[in-house]
Amino acid sequence: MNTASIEVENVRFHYGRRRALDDITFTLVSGAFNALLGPNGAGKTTLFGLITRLLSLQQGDIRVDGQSMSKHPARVMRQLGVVFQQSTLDLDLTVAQNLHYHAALHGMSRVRARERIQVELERFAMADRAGEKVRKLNGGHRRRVEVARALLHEPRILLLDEPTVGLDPKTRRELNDHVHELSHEQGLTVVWATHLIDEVRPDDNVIIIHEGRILAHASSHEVCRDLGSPDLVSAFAHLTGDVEAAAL
Ligand SMILES: Nc1ncnc2c1ncn2[C@@H]1O[C@H](COP(=O)(O)OP(=O)(O)OP(=O)(O)O)[C@@H](O)[C@H]1O
Repeated sequence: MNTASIEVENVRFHYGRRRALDDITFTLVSGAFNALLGPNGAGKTTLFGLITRLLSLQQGDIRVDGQSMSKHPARVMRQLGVVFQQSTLDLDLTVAQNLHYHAALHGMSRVRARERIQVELERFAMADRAGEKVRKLNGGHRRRVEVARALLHEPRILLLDEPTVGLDPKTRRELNDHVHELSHEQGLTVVWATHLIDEVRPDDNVIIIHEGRILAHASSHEVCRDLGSPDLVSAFAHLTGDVEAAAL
């Protein structure tokens, strides 16, 4: 059974007088890959900031499995695994040390942490790198470690903000494939923010955000069908009027 995993209701957000989000409302269905697609400045990071409580809600509400973020912040946060746009790994610690630190923050016992770290590193084919300093890893491997870390406490929702920035096309594709698999095989709800249209597959749910507003929300192929567009690049350009961003 699908349950609503994240509901964003009438969320508005301003930085001073600058409006970043304008009355955003959407509901994600759990167990699916959801792409939050918009050009730079669309409001994706602001929305992430609100969902992860880095920013305080000014108006509206966000609920995770029916629990209001403002009323039950700790319960809501336990459900979330987050990969931020900028890496937050400590470069001078080993892969395992970074993960153990995170597990400790989530109150995991040492034994449990070891088990979970092993499982997640194996999933990302990184188990043999556990003893290496993060500084020695390439960008793609660092990102894999960050996703593994975000999954340690077995969240039901994985949020990733532009996770492929700075990666070469092959590594980008691999990471995107990995996370798609996670969503399909584990029933994990994924929210993948990106400005890159080729990271969205026809079956993914896509939320197109532009200048702080939602312009479309459906599966990618439905968005194309409804607009009579041959592909998401044309649909995106049609909706946003931003041909350059669509071509990225
Ligand atoms: N700290 C801030 N102070 C003022 N304005 C901001 C701040 N952060 C973001 N903005 C503005 O809010 C709007 C939304 O920005 P946001 O970073 O959420 O977009 P984005 O889609 O994540 O883009 P990017 O991928 O470039 O971060 C933009 O107009 C941006 O200039």
